[in-house]
Amino acid sequence: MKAEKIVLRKMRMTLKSPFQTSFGTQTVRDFILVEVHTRDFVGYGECVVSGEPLYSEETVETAWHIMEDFLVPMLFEYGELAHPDEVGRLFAPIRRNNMAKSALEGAYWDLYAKQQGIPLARALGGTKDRIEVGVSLGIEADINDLFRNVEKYLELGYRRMKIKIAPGKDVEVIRALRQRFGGIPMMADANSAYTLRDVDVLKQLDEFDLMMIEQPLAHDDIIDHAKLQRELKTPICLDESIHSYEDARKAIELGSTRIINMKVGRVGGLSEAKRIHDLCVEKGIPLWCGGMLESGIGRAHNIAVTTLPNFTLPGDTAGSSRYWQEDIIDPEVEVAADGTIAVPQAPGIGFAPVPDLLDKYTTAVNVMKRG
Ligand SMILES: O=C(O)CCC(=O)C1=CC=C[C@@H](O)[C@@H]1C(=O)O
Ligand SMILES: [Mg+2]
Repeated sequence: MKAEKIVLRKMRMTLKSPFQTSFGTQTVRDFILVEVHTRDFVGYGECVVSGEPLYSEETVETAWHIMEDFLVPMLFEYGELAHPDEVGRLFAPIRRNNMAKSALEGAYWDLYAKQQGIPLARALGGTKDRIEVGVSLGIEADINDLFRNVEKYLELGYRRMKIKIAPGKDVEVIRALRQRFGGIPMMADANSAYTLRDVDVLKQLDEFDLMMIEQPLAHDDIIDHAKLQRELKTPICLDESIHSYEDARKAIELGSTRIINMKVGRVGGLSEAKRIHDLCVEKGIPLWCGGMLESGIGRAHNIAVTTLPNFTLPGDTAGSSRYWQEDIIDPEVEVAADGTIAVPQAPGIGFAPVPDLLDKYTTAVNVMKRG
């Protein structure tokens, strides 16, 4: 695979409804799409940054700079790649900036699968032809709106409900949901809104038989999560704390996490995600695929990675209509009535961007050519 042209697109898509978490409310998604053009194929990747550095340190502007000024020139200079695993090794001297790295590496995985004439899922070693999915539901001012959202997605067949919590919007919200919906598969995501001083509040959540509590403590911690896990019955699931295979190895060794939310962009790409997957098989740590409110391109990559065997819990890969009036891909991602998504059998990511819609939501383009 030798890139002749790499296209960076700043994208802005408006969410159907605001998405509130413990660290803010999103109404639009600002992100980046990348296209890697070789002589025969085009590979697509999504950079899952936001406009503001609230989930991680990366933003549209930092990723644009790192790709434009470092990663793309490195790819042009390197020339012919035989396998996408080489991309991560090439980018290794660049510190962090995982979402920027992941977008370009994901495009090379798409290219590789297209070149082999196989679905990306198979190229990754995936073993499933359908994946089970859940949905992530934001914080609502009026709990009746949250009830309506849970009802809606239960009726649509989604396999588990992820409920955003924050101090003051936690125990009573989960209690009310249990009273109304009984023992449905349910988890909570705190997005680092608590500290060890809140251990008594978090212990109260133990009575509700949640599947897990996601990232209760600081985004860059594994020590305090290990202390907290010793106090809780409910499994802790780490998201923001896990940026690499090494982070996962240390967190598992310390007992900081019993489940991992895998986000391909957060860990720097599909090759690293596969390494973490294999570590979790060895350590008996189940995985599920998180989301970053992706467009259909990022959603396609998430579907493929979820076909790896140790993704045993429903993830956040909802259908395109969860967030978008219209997605930029054809066909859109659909969730069947049984809460599953069919894994595309076409070569590559299995979804094609719609040119007119790409242009409609593009706010800036940089076409970079070799030479
Ligand atoms: O539906 C999705 O894409 C998942 C949305 C979601 O829960 C999150 C997206 C991005 C950051 C966080 O707010 C949160 C998460 O922590 O998983
Ligand atoms: Mg999370």
